Amino acid sequence: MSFTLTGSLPHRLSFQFQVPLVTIPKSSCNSIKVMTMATSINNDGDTSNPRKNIPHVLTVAGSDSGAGAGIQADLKACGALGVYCSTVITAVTAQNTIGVQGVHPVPESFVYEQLTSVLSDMQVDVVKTGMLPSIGVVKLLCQSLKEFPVQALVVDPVMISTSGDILADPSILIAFREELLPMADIVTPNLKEASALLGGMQLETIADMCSAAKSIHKLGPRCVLVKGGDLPAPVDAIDIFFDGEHCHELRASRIKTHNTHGTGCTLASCIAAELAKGSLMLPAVQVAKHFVETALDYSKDIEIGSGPQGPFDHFSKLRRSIYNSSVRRGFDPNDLLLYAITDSGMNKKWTRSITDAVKAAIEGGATIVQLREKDADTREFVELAKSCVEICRAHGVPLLINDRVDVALACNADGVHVGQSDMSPRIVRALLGSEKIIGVSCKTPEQALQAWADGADYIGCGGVFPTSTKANNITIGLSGLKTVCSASKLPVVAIGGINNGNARSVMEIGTPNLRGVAVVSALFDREFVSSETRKLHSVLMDVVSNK
Ligand SMILES: Nc1ncnc2c1ncn2[C@@H]1O[C@H](COP(=O)(O)OP(=O)(O)O)[C@@H](O)[C@H]1O
Ligand SMILES: Cc1ncc(COP(=O)(O)O)c(N)n1
Ligand SMILES: [Mg+2]
Repeated sequence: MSFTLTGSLPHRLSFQFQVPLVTIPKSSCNSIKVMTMATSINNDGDTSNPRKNIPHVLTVAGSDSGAGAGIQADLKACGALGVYCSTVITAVTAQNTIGVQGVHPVPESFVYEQLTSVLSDMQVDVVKTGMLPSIGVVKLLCQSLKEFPVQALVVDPVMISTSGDILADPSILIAFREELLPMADIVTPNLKEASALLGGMQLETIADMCSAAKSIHKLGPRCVLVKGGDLPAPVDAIDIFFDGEHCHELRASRIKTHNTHGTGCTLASCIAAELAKGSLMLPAVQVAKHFVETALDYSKDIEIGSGPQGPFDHFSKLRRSIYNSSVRRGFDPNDLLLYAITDSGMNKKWTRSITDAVKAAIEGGATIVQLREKDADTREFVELAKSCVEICRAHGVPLLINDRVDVALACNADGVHVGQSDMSPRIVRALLGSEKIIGVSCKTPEQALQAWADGADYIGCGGVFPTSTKANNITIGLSGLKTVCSASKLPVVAIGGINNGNARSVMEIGTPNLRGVAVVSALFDREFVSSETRKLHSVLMDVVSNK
C-alpha cells in the first residue's frame, strides 16, 4: 500500500530521495516513524533548518573475518550507496576464501544488548538481517523491532554459506516462518534457502522460482526475491521478485568470476540502503541488483586469497558510475582496440570538420579517440575539445587530449596522452587526479617501466612502421614492439603506419598486453572515415575473437 505526502519535505542531505511517495512499511504498521523520518524537525521545532538525518540501515548479522560477506559486506555496501550503517553482531566467524573454519555465536543476551543500544538511541530507518544463528536471537530481534519499530525490514535468510558451510541451525526455519517473515517487507532467499523454507521443494527453473516466491509470500512477507545466483552457469543471473500480485523477472548478465562471496549480503544491504533513502521496493531491488552486477564486473579479475570463492570490491571505480553516470567509468584496456587519433591537416584536406571526423570514426567502431592539435589556438582547441567530449560521451567512448593537460582540464576530457618530451606523467597524474586516463609514448622497455612507475594507465608503442605523420620518427618494427610489450607492466597500443593491411600482423605478435592499434592516416587521410574505420574494426575483431 502506498500514499502520497504532498506537503513540503525538508531535504536531509543533498543526495536524499525527494519524490514524496512513501510506502507504509510492514514492520511499522502501527507506527508513523516513516513520516517523522522524512520530515525531521529540529529539536526547537524550526523546520527551516532541518536536522541532517542521514539514511540509516542497521544490520543484524555475523562477522566474516575475510570481509567478503556478513557485517563487513553490509558496511561496504551501505557506504558505497551513501547510507550510514550500524551493526549488531550475532556471531563471529573464522572465514576466508576457502570456507568457514569456525563459528562463535555471540551470547543471545549480548545480541539483545547491542540491539537495544542502537535502536533506543539512533534513528534507524531500515533493519537488514543476515546470519541469525539461533531461534533465541530471532525472537529477541522480533521483540526489539516491536519495541522500536523501523521503516522497513529486509530479511536475508542466511542458512548456508556459498561455500556450503552451515551458518544457522536448521531449527531456525521455524522461527523464520513463524516470527520473522511475517514482519518482513522483503525476504531474499537464494535457491537453497527458498527450497529449505518450503520444506525441500525442488527449484531448477524460472517457473519453479516463481512458484516458490508465491509460496514464500504466503508465509507473510510483503515481497519476496528468490535469487538465482546459483542457476547453472550459462544462464543469466535471473532473480524473481514477487510483490504479492506480480512476478517480475529481474535479469543481469552473469559475470564470469569466482569472486562472488558476499553477493547475497550485499544485495540485501543495498536494498535496505535504497529503502532507507526513501525508494519504493521494486526500484530498490533493481538498484541493488545493478550494484552487484557492476561490482562483480569490476572485480572479476581481482585475487584475494587462494580459495575458490573470492570477495569482490564494493568501491573501486564504482563511485564514479553510481554518483555520476554521465562520467565514463575509468580506464578499460579493452578501449585501446581501435584508437583513433585526429589530424586537422588531413581532415582539412578532405574538407571535413574534426567533429565530423570524430563522429564518423565512432560510427565505424573507434573505441577511444585522441584529439591531436599541434597548431590550433588554445581557445579554439578548448572549444573543439568540448564538442568532441560531448560526442564521445554520448557514445561511451573515452576522449583523450594529446599533450595539453590544461585543455583536458578545461573540457573535462577523460585523459591525456603525453610523449617523452612532454610533461612528466607523474606531474600529469598530480594535476588530473587518479580518475583520469594517462597514456605515454614509449619506444624502449626502460621508458615503458618508467611510465608504469609514473602512474600511467597505458603506453603507446612505436612507430612500428614508417609513417608520413611523423617524418623523422625512428621505427622499431614488430620485433621492437614485442620487446617493449614483453617488458611493459601496462597495456600497450601499437602506433605508426598501421592500417587494414598490416593490423593483423601487429595484433598477432603474441604478447597478451598488446591491446590494440592507434591510427591516424588509415582513418583520416581517406575520403570515407566511417567505412575505413569499420574495415579496420572488423580485422581487429576477427583477431581478438580468434585468440
Ligand atoms: N556471476 C554473477 N553475475 C551477476 N550476478 C550474480 C552472479 N552471481 C550472483 N549474482 C547475483 O547476486 C545476487 C545474490 O545472489 P546469490 O549469489 O544467489 O545469493 P547468495 O549469495 O545468498 O547465495 C543475485 O542478484 C544474483 O542474481
Ligand atoms: C557471516 C556470514 N554471513 C553471511 C554469509 C553468506 O555469504 P553469501 O552472501 O556469499 O551467501 C557468510 N558467508 N558469512
Ligand atoms: Mg552467493
